[in-house]
Amino acid sequence: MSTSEVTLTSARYGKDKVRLFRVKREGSFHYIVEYNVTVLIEGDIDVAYTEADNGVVVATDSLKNITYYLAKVSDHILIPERFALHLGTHILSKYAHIHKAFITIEQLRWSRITVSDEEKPHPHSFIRDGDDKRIVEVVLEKEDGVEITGKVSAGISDLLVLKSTGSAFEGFIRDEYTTLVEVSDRIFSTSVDLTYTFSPLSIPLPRDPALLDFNVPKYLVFDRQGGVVGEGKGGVWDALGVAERARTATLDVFATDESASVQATLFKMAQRVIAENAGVQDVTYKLPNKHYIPVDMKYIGVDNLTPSKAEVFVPVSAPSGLISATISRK
Ligand SMILES: O=c1[nH]c(=O)c2[nH]c(=O)[nH]c2[nH]1
Repeated sequence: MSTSEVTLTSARYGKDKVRLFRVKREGSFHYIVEYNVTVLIEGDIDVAYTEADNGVVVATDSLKNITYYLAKVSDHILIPERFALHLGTHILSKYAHIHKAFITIEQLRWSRITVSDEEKPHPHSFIRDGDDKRIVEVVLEKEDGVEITGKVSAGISDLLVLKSTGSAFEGFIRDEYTTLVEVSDRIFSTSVDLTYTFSPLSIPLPRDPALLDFNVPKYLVFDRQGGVVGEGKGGVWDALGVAERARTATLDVFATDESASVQATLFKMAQRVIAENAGVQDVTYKLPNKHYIPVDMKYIGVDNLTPSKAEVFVPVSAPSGLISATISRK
């Protein structure tokens, strides 16, 4: 096939899995973050593909270097939503022919250790106290050379939870395909995947990339951790507050809901995330239903199937149910 018979319909490239650890010292009190960053770009780059013209290519190695440079100099490094916005706006202001930036940050957990005979969390020692990650996705598009529109979503992945009662599944369709028995009490386990989307934002294009600023609204008042106090709470500039409330809401609802189904519990979680965060437009949960099947011991005369007598289960790794939904603010 000759090249005249094909056309390049989309092109995007960059660096994936940029591993980055940052310590920020305030005297002897340290803050740390560990991120896996993906930085991808789009723009007037077609000739790199179609003409083998590297004159338009910002090397993926350079994108990695920019990520580390901003990790060193940015005031926003401790908050992944803001760091992603800073990284993306920096790239779009630096390279005229690059029009879009896609920044994804996976943040690994590091929580402060509380030493047993001290009351306060330790100033510089941390523990990986969970496999769940905070996921941030920022898409930035340069409009007319003076403004950038930003879409920010964030959430959680791999938050593994289980409850040993408070979950039923009854009243579902019974037909020739049905073998599942109705249960008033079962084990409910899932690995929470949550994504919430903030209202779109508009950022003036930084005229000088060296200024290293991207217009955090001046009226906002931040607490020590970077959470917003007062006006702006629950919006994108309050990303840490939103993240904390979303995780707490997810765990609270999971633990306390008398679950009629994964679907019904999912909806309650999403409702609470939207109710508690004014700047969140929609919430998507993907919840695998990790089945735990009571072992049938009838053959040795032992009842392990009656829900109140079911004590030994087989955790089934596959298949699992997969329940998802997006709930939006009206
Ligand atoms: O909460 C549940 N929702 C379902 O749709 C379903 N289907 C199923 O087999 N078990 C369950 N559990």
